[in-house]
Amino acid sequence: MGSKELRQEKGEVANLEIFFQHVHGNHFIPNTVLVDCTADSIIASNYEDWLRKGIHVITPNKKANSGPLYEYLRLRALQRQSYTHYFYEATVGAGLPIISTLRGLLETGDRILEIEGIFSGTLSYIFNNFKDGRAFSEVVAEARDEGYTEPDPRDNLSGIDVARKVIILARESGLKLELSDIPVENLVPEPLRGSSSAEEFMQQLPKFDEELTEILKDAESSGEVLRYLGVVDVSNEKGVVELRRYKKDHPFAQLSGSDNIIAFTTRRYRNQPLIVRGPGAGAQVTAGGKFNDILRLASYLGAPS
Ligand SMILES: NC(=O)C1=CN([C@@H]2O[C@H](COP(=O)(O)OP(=O)(O)OC[C@H]3O[C@@H](n4cnc5c(N)ncnc54)[C@H](OP(=O)(O)O)[C@@H]3O)[C@@H](O)[C@H]2O)C=CC1
Ligand SMILES: N[C@@H](CC=O)C(=O)O
Repeated sequence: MGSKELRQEKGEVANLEIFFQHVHGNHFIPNTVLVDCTADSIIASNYEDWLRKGIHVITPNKKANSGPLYEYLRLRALQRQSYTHYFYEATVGAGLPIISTLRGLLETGDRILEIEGIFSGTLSYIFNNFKDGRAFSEVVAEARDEGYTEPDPRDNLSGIDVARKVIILARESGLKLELSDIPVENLVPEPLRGSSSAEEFMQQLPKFDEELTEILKDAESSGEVLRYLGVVDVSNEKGVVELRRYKKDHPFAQLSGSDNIIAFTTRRYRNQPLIVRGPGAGAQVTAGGKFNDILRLASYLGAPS
C-alpha cells in the first residue's frame, strides 16, 4: 500500500494536544523530543510549554527565534532553567553549520563584527539562474518545484525569510533587535502582495517579469550580477536585507544552485572572513541538519561517543 492510500485508510486528523499527550504520557521513555518541521507560529508558541515539561525541542522553523524579542528571551531563559535542550541549526542555512560556527566563535572568546551573506537558498537559486533571457517567474516556479521555497514563495521574495535569519543570527550574537528593526527590500510586485493564495500569486507573477528583467539588464550592462543579501552589522547593532550588485569575480557572484554563502568577520577573522558555503535549501540537506541536531541531543543525553 502506498503512503497516500495508507494515509487515507488509517490517517487521523492532526491534534496537537493528543500528540503531545502521546509523547509526554509515555513514562517508559526517559527522554523525549519534539521535532517541529512546520513553518507554523502557533506550533512554535508551544515550545515553552514543552520545554517546561521536560521535552526537548528541535526545529528548522524560524518563527520562535525571530518572533517578538521578549518572547524569545523568555523562551531562552526558560530553556536554561528547565535543563532541556533547544536546537535549531537548520533555521539558518538548512544543513550548513552556521549557528554552531557562530556559537563556537563566541564561546571561545571571539568578537563578531559582521555577518554578511546570501542566506536564502531560494533567492540564491533564482538569481543564479535568472539569466540568458529567462523569465523571472519561470525561475521562481522552478525554485518552488525543487522544494527550496517556503510554503508560500512570497515569504522568500518579500525578504521576510532572510530577515528572520538575520534576526536569528543577530540575537545569537547578543543584539536585542526586533524583526521590524531590519529594513527589507521586498521583491514581491506591489499589486501581488495581497494575493489570496500562493497559487494565485504564482499565476499572476508572469505579468511582472519585465520589471525584474530591466533591473537585471542594467546590472549586466555594467558586468555585474544581482545577489540578495542579508547583513548583521554587529558592531553598529543593526541589520539590512537588500538586493545588491556584484562584479563577476566577487565570491558572492560565484555561487550555483541553491548555495548559501555566509562570511563571518570577527576580531580573529578580521582580514580574511571565515566563510561557510554550500547548498542552503532542499529536503535532503534540511533533513540532514535536523538529524544532526537529534544526534547532538543524544550525545548531550549520554549516548556513547
Ligand atoms: N525547505 C527547505 O529547504 C528548508 C526549510 N526550512 C524550514 O523547515 C520548515 C518546513 O519547510 P518545508 O518542509 O519546506 O515546508 P512544507 O510546506 O514542505 O512542509 C510543511 C509541513 O508541515 C505541515 N504542517 C503545517 N502546519 C501544520 C500544523 N499546524 N500541524 C501539523 N502539520 C503542519 C504541512 O502539512 P500539510 O501539507 O498537510 O499542510 C507540511 O507537511 C519551515 O519552517 C522552513 O522554514 C528550513 C531550512 C530549509
Ligand atoms: N526557504 C528557505 C529555506 C528554509 O530556510 C530558503 O529558501 O533558504
